[in-house]
Amino acid sequence: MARTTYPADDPQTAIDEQEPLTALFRDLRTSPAGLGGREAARRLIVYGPNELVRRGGRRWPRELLNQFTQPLAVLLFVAAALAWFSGNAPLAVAVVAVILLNAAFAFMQEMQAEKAVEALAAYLPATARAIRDGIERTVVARELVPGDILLVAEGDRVCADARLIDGAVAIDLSALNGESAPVARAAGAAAQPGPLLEAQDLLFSGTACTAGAATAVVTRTGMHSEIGRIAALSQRVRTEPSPLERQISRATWIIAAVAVLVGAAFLPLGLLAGLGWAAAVSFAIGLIVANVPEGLLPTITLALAVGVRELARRGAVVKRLSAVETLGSTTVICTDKTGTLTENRMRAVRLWLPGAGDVPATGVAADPDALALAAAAAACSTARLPGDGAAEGSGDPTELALLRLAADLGTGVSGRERDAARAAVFAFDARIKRMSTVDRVNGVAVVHTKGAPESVLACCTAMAGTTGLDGAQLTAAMDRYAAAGLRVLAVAQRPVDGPIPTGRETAETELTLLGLIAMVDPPRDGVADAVTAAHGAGMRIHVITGDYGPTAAEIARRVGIGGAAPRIVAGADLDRMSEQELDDLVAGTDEIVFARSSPEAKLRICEALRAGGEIVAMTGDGVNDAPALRHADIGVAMGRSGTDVAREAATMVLTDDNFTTIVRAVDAGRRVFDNVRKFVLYIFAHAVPEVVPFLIYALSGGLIPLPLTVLQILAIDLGTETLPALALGREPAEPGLMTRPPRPPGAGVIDRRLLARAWGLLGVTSAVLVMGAFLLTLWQAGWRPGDPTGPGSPLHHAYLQATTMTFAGIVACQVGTAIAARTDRASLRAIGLFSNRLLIYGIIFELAFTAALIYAPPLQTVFGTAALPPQQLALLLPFPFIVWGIDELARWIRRRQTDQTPSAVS
Ligand SMILES: Nc1ncnc2c1ncn2[C@@H]1O[C@H](COP(=O)(O)OP(=O)(O)OP(=O)(O)O)[C@@H](O)[C@H]1O
Repeated sequence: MARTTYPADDPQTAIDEQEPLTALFRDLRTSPAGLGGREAARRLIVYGPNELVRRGGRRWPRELLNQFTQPLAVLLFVAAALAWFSGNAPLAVAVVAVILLNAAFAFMQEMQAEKAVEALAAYLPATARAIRDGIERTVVARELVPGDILLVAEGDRVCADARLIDGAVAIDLSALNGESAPVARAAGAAAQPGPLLEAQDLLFSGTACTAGAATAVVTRTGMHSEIGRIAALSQRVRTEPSPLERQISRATWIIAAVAVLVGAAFLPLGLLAGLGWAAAVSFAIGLIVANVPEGLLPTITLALAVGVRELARRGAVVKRLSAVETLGSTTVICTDKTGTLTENRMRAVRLWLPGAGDVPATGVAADPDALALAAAAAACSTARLPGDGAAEGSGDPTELALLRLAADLGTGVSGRERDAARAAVFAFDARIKRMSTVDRVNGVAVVHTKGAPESVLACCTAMAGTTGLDGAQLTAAMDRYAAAGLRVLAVAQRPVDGPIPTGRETAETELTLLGLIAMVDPPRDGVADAVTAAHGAGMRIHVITGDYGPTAAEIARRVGIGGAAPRIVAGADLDRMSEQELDDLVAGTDEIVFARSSPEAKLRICEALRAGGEIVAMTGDGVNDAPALRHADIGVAMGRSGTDVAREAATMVLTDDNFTTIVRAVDAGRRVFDNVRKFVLYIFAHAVPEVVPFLIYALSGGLIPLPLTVLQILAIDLGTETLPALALGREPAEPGLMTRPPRPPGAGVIDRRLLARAWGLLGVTSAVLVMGAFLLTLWQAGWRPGDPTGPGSPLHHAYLQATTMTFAGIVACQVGTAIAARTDRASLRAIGLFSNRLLIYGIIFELAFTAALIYAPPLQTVFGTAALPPQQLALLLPFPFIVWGIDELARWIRRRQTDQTPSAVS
């Protein structure tokens, strides 16, 4: 069944992955001991990197073209055509220029956003475990080559097509065939005719291992793998717009529709005011162009992308842009304990032996019971200490602690010896919370079991050196350890007389308890502060752990979760709860430690919380956590200790596995959302001073000449305004960001308060100021209502200066608006005038551009401006301060009101 789709000269085409193993090893020039490092490097050059190549790299011409078919661009095209046919060619050209500039700007922003997201891949390099130079190593997945010996275990993503040579695994093939139920694959299965995907001993790149462990030899990599063939056929998927982007796009549409309606409604008004058709049409177009918020959407996409990039730098890689905004409204964090709240660096500190009771874990090397306990615990493991056949050490930190204990007491054996003595493994099962192995000790097969004490105890019938089993004594010991925050493991064994057990049930019976091992795993630095910050930000934290309740509660208490005595709900109690009872439980204000919980419990808790309207961030690291991670609003996986499967199911991956990073990500999410509101406010605010001049002209029936030209509006919207708006997207966090409650999930970015502030306060203030400046300039020149101001009339120059005053006045007011928009509640003093450098540069650019329009003669002709003498400039000088000052006052009043509200309630 060799494939024939590749070019004949490609080295991978000759390989038939289903030939007998010996022939396959020969053809691949490899052996079960793996390739040497140098040979692998050479093959990498010959076969190329193991990655999927994206076809059709030159997408940008199409994307640029897309910008012109955007509905808003089409609307502006219609406006340009109207201007053209009504005989206003300069306006038509100007509107087309607007479209071009806008498209270029939006395109650049989108490209930058895309680049930011693509760069994230570098933060999460896919890795695989392979045997190179005879030892197990972690290899970057793109450097795997045919002939490599690959180790695959539960939770791993399979990184290349491979043939199993040892072991058995369950594989989720959904990436290739869409079916979610895992299938069994095992080494040594006989080849059967049929599709390659159904071959019993083949693994495929892009699939995931959901159980078991196996060794395989890599047969194909990169575009030669099955998924490579599929990738070559299908093109990349477009990312969905985020809720925020959808919201903004909807708002943009509504505003555009209003703009068109207003434009159309004022057409007859313009005619009534004595305008000709041509002038009335350009008047209507002016209104439309002034109101359509053209650049809003790409600016928001970029703000989200910048947020994503920043989060990645802080240790949280977010996979969807929309996650940034969801993060900001998180109300509940459900966190694991081990490795997230704690360091995940375990160390055995106490032992409990049936004869001697509690003893320290060090200095007991002469005690045969302690040695037996440590040796059994070490035998019942799959981890390897650093230097023991694997460069960095591998496996579960709990097991590493046990291996270290055995080594310290002098009973350690190498991984190779341990594995050679092994007859069977029943892997750790997070549901039953124990694992067992069958190993040959001095020629006798022995079952070794370790796990959660109550789980192991259920399989025991005796205690070493004593008769019977004193459960009460054990529980007392366990509770003492737990109260000190120690993690406890029980270890038991049984010699096997008869055949080697093939199932868990037959292995894990009639065991003899050897003792307990208590380990410390202290809370991470900074977690307690992060918990305080999360509380301050109105979030609740539940701990969902597989560990024992009192142990987890003690750790929770130390970091400040759940108060002095956190409430514990054990897995068994949770299982007995009805949906309603669980809903009621999580609806309260308590922070709960869900102990001894199963992955299913995570899903139930998540569902209950979401049903209660909470926005849930949920951590997880195992294969079984994937459903809960997908179901949560923000699934958070661990980048270091988590499985590939969990990482793929999650929305956010913590590259440092640290709880504090979640809280920092929430902080960043809130800030991005706030900043989007800031520039929306800024962009909306100018609409009023731009529309009011037209209204005054129309309503005065032409007695007052048009105070602002359409081209001047365009100069503001597209020239002076853009950089400060972008800079507002980079504002540092406002004080109080993390001391206010989470944003209600339904709350839109554009709400009534924002509109009232933009249009009502900032907009109206600006409109009053600029109209005042316009009329004063005319008045001082001797103009009285109705006097002609057209070209050739004596007042024409004064009229040009007056419109320039309107134009420059709007710019001056927008400078004030930009400063005001920097904070939503806080005073400017609280953040400092110069804390956003970009904004300062943006304002300098804005002023320089305005000066060019006013004083450069060629631009004067195009934009209908005239040079302003110093006394008129002096008139504009207070405008920014007035606009900012009024908003500052409004914010002060609001702060006072909100500060007083709680005391008024209590
Ligand atoms: N490798 C292992 N072998 C045997 N038993 C284990 C092993 N790892 C953990 N256990 C036992 O199972 C219990 C649950 O472990 P699990 O890994 O599900 O959760 P956890 O690591 O304690 O907590 P969290 O869910 O917060 O990460 C532990 O308290 C311990 O008693």
